Amino acid sequence: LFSTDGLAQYVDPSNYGDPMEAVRTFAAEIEENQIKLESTIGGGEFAEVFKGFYDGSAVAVKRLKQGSSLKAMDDFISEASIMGQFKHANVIQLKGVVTTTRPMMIVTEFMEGGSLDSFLKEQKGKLTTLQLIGMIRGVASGMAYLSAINFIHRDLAARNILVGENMICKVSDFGLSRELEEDDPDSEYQTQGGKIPIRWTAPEAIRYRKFSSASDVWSFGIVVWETMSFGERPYWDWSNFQVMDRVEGGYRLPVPVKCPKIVHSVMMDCWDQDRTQRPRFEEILKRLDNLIRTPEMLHDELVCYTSAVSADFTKLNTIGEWLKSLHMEQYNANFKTAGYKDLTQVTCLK
Ligand SMILES: Cc1ccc(-c2c(C)sc(NC(=O)CCCC(=O)O)c2C(N)=O)cc1C
Repeated sequence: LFSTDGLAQYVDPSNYGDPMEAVRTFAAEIEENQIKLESTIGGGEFAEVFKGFYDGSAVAVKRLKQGSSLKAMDDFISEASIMGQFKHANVIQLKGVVTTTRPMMIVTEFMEGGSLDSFLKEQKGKLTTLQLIGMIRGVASGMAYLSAINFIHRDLAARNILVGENMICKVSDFGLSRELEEDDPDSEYQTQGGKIPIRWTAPEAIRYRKFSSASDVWSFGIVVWETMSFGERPYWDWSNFQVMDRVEGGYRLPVPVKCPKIVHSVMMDCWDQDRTQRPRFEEILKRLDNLIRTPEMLHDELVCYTSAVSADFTKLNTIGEWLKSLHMEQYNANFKTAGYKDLTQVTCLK
């Protein structure tokens, strides 16, 4: 199945009936004795995660706990069947699986920085705005690829992004084996059994389970806010009900401290109540690339500068003329490349 741009479309492993056939199709089988486990790096109810070595490079190994239920086994290998279909610099790369011997294992590239939310908390205040936007841009690029092959993530959050060398960010945590525990404050039990991380999920997905790449864009907006806030919890200590109620009522997260307003405007576009009005990941990627190419746009001095410089508006008709009078025509050029209005056409309010 190939789309117009030649990318192999994502195939849901459940189409294969037998999960073992799916994983044999999408993942290379590795002999257990070729994997050297070095240290534990995490774990949940169903699996433990280790740092290890395989084929001469550092890897991460997720090992299914012995005695897991058949469903836990199916969910475990479905994650590998999903991950094995992806190939992109900003999506975690599967190396292979151990399924013919027990315990079963999933082997991926090692991401030394760990999850983005904990990385940001550790780095609080130590990263520049440009570095933060570079990380967000990586997530947008990975999501543009996943949405292009029609994969809907459903749980995009900073905790499910991994940080590698040079702070490269990669989308992770696929499949049904979500470690959203009963006691996990982010999981809200939904009638049809699925668990939904309320504060990251678009209103239409909460209300009637309408998940789409547009609901992934909403979640991406929350990830941008988490990143610019160095890992702050979205909506702080509000209850899930308060979040749903206030967001439905139009409330949106505010500009994080020291976050340029132009970055908050990207978040606000991702949180449009109407999912058809939200930007696609391709457009978000272009807007972030424009910001990275013109870092001066990240300084909000355009606002503080105007308060410092008085101009006689009565003689000026458009913002373009005003910028010219301040020898700041470059801003107009930058705004146009960033996909905003040509300010020479925007008249001044008298
Ligand atoms: C299939 C899969 C998905 C994700 C991972 C994974 C985690 C859940 S956490 C982590 N890396 C770290 O936490 C780095 C820790 C650094 C340290 O403490 O030394 C990874 C990962 N891929 O690196 C693993 C697998 C197998």
